[in-house]
Amino acid sequence: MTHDDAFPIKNCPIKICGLSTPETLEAALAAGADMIGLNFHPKSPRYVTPQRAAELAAQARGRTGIVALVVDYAPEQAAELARIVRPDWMQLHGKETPEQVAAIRAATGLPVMKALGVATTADLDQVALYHGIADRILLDAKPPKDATYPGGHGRPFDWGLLAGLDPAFRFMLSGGLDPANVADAIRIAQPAGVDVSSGVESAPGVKDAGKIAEFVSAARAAAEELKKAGQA
Ligand SMILES: O=C(O)c1ccccc1NCC(=O)[C@H](O)[C@H](O)COP(=O)(O)O
Repeated sequence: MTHDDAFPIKNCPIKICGLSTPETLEAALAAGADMIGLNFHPKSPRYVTPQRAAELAAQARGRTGIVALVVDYAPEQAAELARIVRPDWMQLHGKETPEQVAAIRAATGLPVMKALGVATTADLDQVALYHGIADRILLDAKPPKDATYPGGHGRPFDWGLLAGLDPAFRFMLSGGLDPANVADAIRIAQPAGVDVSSGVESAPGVKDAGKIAEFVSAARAAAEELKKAGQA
């Protein structure tokens, strides 16, 4: 059974990324998040060890989709992590080529979400390269020049750029989303899902249960509105 068979909901799945405590994970589950992300990048303030992640995954299993976020892992490394944590998805947030995405997909036996950074229209050319190779594309803002890790910086990009993207290329959207702007983001970009990290935190790496609930509620309402208007 694929993730989408198990959680066939929503026209616009909502992912809360970078959860690292049982309490905030429970808040995301209670809010109705469709996917939760566990972050394995050692420089991230949201980093969790594989052992800690396995405990969080056990808490979430069967209640939401579990996503393991890695940066430039080798296929064997990804397979070992997947064996310990048993996620439903791998999220690749580094400079993985289409060939590397395919190799990680084969080594783990899991669907793969590939993150691509967007700052200009030219960046959207990458999407075609991963189409049919990655199971989902996540369009994220590019990190600041001096950043020490490649995602989770709470910076949006210009969603208007996405009007130029071939509609055949469905994507999830992230980068600087928060409870106040996610409805506009959904209306403008019409994504096949939204992903948030910093926008539901009180400090880097510290998730806020109230903000998580507000984000899920605002995103859900906007997606429903769009669906009713026949645009989704
Ligand atoms: O969040 C991190 O610390 C992180 C570190 C390394 C690679 C990716 C990372 N986050 C990726 C995500 O999935 C975030 O949800 C996405 O970049 C959006 O983040 P934010 O702008 O903070 O909502």
